[in-house]
Amino acid sequence: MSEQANLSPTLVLGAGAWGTALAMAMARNGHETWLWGRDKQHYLQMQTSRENAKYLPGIAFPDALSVVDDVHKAIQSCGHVLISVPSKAFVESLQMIKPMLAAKTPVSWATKGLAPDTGELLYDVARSALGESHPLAVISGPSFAAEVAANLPTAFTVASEDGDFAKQLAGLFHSPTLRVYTTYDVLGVQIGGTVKNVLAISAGISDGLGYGANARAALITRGMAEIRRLAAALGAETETLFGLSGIGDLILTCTDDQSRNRQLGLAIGRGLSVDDAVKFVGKTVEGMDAAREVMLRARQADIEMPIVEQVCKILFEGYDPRESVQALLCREQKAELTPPVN
Ligand SMILES: NC(=O)C1=CN([C@@H]2O[C@H](COP(=O)(O)OP(=O)(O)OC[C@H]3O[C@@H](n4cnc5c(N)ncnc54)[C@H](OP(=O)(O)O)[C@@H]3O)[C@@H](O)[C@H]2O)C=CC1
Ligand SMILES: O=C(CO)COP(=O)(O)O
Repeated sequence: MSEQANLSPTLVLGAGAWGTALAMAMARNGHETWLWGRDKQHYLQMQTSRENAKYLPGIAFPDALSVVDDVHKAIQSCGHVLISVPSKAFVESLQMIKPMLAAKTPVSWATKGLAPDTGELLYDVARSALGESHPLAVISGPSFAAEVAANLPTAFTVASEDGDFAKQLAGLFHSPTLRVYTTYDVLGVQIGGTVKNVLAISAGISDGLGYGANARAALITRGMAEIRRLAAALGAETETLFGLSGIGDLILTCTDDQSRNRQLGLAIGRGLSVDDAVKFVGKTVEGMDAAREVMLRARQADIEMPIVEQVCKILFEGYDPRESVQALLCREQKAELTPPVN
């Protein structure tokens, strides 16, 4: 992609919390931004009140943000598409844009997770669905939608194999309150953003059970070791996992109750069944699907991810959370670091 390519206007597909917050951030910088959601009633509400009362009530849309109804026309005439739907709707979104997308129009997404069932990385899914001509990028990092919408200081990462596109996309968001870093390591960024959701469920369970700060810190640290193992096995850069999209997002979602993944864990730890906890949270919880898919990728790569494994047992096999914590504690004694062999 040339440095001069025009990304404007950006069409954001998915008028949930994160799609809306990202659209607001771009529009606040004066970039023409179109926001589309699948629900007609929701469209009418946003169009009339100039806010997203369903997901981010009370925060007015900037002037440069328009809510669009005719998504087909918008896909044909935009300069860039940003997908912000849950991972289970990602393939559907690609299929929707593909027939109307002009050649070479860049596509990015803010979805965190893997492809349902196969556990494929979304970058690979997008590449094979859209072909080679569209620059692709992933947006990830420690960033709660409500805080970005409220213009509170935030930093996140844009990853693309196309350095010019990464720079341009980061530039759409960059502002005195939003610091956006770029990287080429699309693999590492996707792995960090996916696995941290499963680990946030585990931290929530531990806190919900009343285990203390020590247990939470142990889960975060040993969880990080699991992310690193998977990332190394799949060929990501270790450095990425120590950045915003790795440790940054892991700390955010394991420690703050705004995280829906952590909320799910808290509800389970406090005694709700998994089904009741899902209903209680009532929002998108990516870690539910990711747990299964991450486990699949770990088995394929022949690596151990004991915390993710216990989360799967609790979510899908009816294991008692206390027994799962016990199982983690009762693993054989291990070295955190072994001396180098001369
Ligand atoms: N919220 C956050 O703070 C952050 C979220 N993310 C990631 O962003 C992604 C989206 O999350 P978020 O915005 O929070 O989720 P929300 O639940 O707030 O919104 C999801 C949006 O996707 C729409 N949607 C669901 N299924 C489809 C579909 N099949 N076709 C079109 N639209 C669909 C929903 O429409 P409807 O309203 O009609 O159901 C809704 O507008 C997730 O992967 C999440 O992990 C990443 C960073 C921060
Ligand atoms: O990814 C997020 C912040 O970076 C949002 O986390 P939750 O999906 O757990 O709410």
